[in-house]
Parts: sequence; structure tokens; C-alpha cells
Amino acid sequence: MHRRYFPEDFIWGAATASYQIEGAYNEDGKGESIWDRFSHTPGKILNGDTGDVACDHYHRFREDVKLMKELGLDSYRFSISWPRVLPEGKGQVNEKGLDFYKQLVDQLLKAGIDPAITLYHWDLPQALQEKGGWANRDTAKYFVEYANLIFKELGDVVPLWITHNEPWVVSFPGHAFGEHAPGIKNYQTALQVAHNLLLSHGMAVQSFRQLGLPGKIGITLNLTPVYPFSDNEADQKACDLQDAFINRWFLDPIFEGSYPEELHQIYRKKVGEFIIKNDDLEIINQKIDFLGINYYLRLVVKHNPDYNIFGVETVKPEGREYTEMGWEVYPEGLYDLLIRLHKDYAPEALYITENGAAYQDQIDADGRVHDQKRIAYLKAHLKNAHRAIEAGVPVKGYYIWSLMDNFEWAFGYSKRFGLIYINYDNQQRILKDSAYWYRTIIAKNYIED
Ligand SMILES: CCOCCOc1ccc(-c2cn(C[C@@H]3NC[C@@H](O)[C@H]3O)nn2)cc1
Repeated sequence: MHRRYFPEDFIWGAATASYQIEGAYNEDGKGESIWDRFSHTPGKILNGDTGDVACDHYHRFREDVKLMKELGLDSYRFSISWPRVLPEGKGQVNEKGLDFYKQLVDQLLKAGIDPAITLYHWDLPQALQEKGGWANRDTAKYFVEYANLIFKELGDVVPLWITHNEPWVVSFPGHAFGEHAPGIKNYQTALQVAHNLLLSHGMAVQSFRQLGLPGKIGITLNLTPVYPFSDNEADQKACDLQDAFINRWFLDPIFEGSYPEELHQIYRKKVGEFIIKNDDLEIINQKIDFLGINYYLRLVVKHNPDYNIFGVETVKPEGREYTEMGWEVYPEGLYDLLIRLHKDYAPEALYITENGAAYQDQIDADGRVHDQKRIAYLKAHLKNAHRAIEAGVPVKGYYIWSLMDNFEWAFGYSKRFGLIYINYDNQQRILKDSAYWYRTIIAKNYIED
């Protein structure tokens, strides 16, 4: 068997997000978030699930940190609920909410686990949504005020900071397709949201630098490599457009200070303008210390003039394996993506801030969860990350999505991504076989193929 050793300082982690695991949605002074509002709206979430209780992590965080330590994690990526610390989004601080995160960080440090904080993982204070939310440019200002509050409280002890998680998902499923909070279906609004999210990212990085904090700061993007259905010119063009829609619309402003021109023209013609002020792109184009990438799947596309404003139709290749999300298992796509990012954008460092799969997990007669498919998925993707590292791509760490089963947005609790199985009837935690497998990988620092 061939051993693929990872770099000595490679970071092995796992990730979660506040709305998906914390629960305590209205406890200890927390304000309402747009996901509280959205999940309480009938018909939005499968089975009427909400994040009201979730994994009850707000009350069980000490137990959960012990499990992270048992796995031997180097780092734990989690997000802060903005309305838990600023119930109205700005102004009055909720000290009990802030105290929860200070205790969580303290428990992590005592366990020898590096905290990695995502400042925004979709749970905007509802009070700010009432003022227009991310479509209102002022929200960028309020985001920086919120970020500064957290930087000042935790900036000395937290080594890794992520401004935003998946701004594409916030923008388009949230504001163009209506499938995520706040459930808006207006493409022009979605473009303004994307811009204001990027602007808030740049402003927060500037503030982080001005505070002279010791950690590293970056942003996490969901990046999806796109492949043409055939080698004809129309399909290749469809592929380039889909790549611009999902990937370059965020990569280009961050790394090059400009939007993809061809797609911008299509939007001007078919959607309308969005407001960009004079030095916005200069602010967005702040140097970042790393790029976080969330990789789950590839897309295969073909030209279809009747399909959408781009004339691009996604196809499902036959004979391939798919996860419970309907996402194709395509580990080679992670290698292709990492090589492309290194070549086209040359980020100083890369972290795989999410990679994982939902499968139908059940507790077997022996009381264990034998999630062999998830182990195979993770191993295949780690092999491709290792191939990219050997090709010179500066991948510094890998966070599995997710540490534990949790609220998977519009799918509620029906999709299980965790290394740890959650029995939602009694909040019991059960380490799946993949958790024990990951523990050995972390301990040995290599995979065998
Ligand atoms: C074209 C139409 O599209 C409609 C839906 O569009 C999407 C796309 C992608 C996602 C998606 C969900 N996840 C997993 C999460 N990543 C962050 C963490 O919170 C995980 O729960 N990644 N991507 C959702 C919706």
C-alpha cells in the first residue's frame, strides 16, 4: 500500500455553523435571525424542521469539545451567530451571547484545538433584514462593526478568521431562487447582495489589518469545477459561462479587482445594473492570507438556448455515483480545482474549509454507524488534495463538513453529513466509523491507497 504523507504542519479539522447546530434560538437575549424567520415560515423547510433546538450545542458545547479532543482535531471551524451577540445587528451587545463564544474558545484552547471562526454563515439579524438586509449597502458597515466587536474580544487567541461562508449561496439561492433565507426571488437584488457581501469582506479585512491582529484572515467560497458535456464550441462556451456564474464572479473581484466582463454584460442586458461605488473594487481586492474553498461536486453542462438566461443546462452523467444531496462524487474535481486556483489566482495559501458527503446513516444492531461510503468519499478527496500538494499547491489544511449531523438548510435534518451521528430524539452523540477512521488519519498524518 502506498502511503501519502501530508506536510508536518498540515491542519486536520472539522467544521460546523451556528444556525445548524446551536439551537437556543431565542435564549439568553439572542435576537431573531433571518433563518429563524425563514424556518418558521410554513413550506420553506422539509418536514417543517427548524433550528430552534438543532444539536443543542449551545448547552452541550463542553461535551462536544471533548469529542473533538477525542478525535484529535488540530482545529475546529465554527461560526458566530451575529444576532446572538448583537440582537438588533448593531448597537447594544448581548453579553450572555458573547460569553458563550468566549467560553467555547476557552474550552477549545484548553483542549489544544485551534479555533477557526467564520464571522458570517448566513444567519443575518432579522432586524437588519427589515432595513433591506444585504441588498442595503449599510449592512456592510454594520458587518464591520460586528466583526470589530469579535476581533477585539477574540482576536488575540484565534489564529484563523473567515469573513464570509459561500457568498454565492447567500446571494443566489437566498435572493434569486428564493430557496434560502430571506427567500427573495429577484436576480437584480441578488447581484447587489453579492456586491455588498464582497464589499463587507474587503472592509472587514482592512479593519483586521488596522487592528494589527496576529491571526490570518480570508474568505470561504463554494467553488465548483465545470466541465463541458461535449467538446463542441457551444458546450465549451456554456461551460465558461457557468464557471463565471459560480466561481469567477467572486474570485475575480477578490483576486483581480474586477468582475468577469462578459458575464457583467449579460447581466446588464438581461437583469439590470447593480450599484458599484468608485473605490469598491479596490476595497474588495484586499490582499488575503488564504482562500477557503468548499468543495462538494463538479458540474457538467451543455448549451441549451431555452434553459435559462445563460442558455446553460446542467446534466447528470450516467454511470456515476451520487450522494444523498444528488451531488456527483467526483474527487478528481478537487485536484482540477486546486490546480486551476493555483495557476489562475495564486492565493498565498488554501484551506479546504468544507468537504464531505450526506449518506443514509443508521445505527446498526451493534449500536455503531458503519458509514463506509463516507470513508471512501473522504479518502478519495484527500488523495486528490495530496496530489495537488505534491504538484506545488499550498493547501494548508482540511476541514470535514461536518463534525456532527445538523440542520442542512432547506433539507432540514433529513441530510446527515456528520462524523458524529446525532439522535435528535435524545441528543445522544454517536461517533460514526468515519470519526474513528479520521482519528487514525490525523494521528498518522497519511492516507494509504
Ligand atoms: C441552481 C439552483 O440552486 C439552488 C440551490 O443552490 C444551492 C447550491 C449549493 C448549496 C450548498 C449547500 N452546501 C452545504 C453547506 N455548505 C455550508 C454548510 O452550511 C453546509 O450545510 N454547500 N452548497 C445549497 C443550495
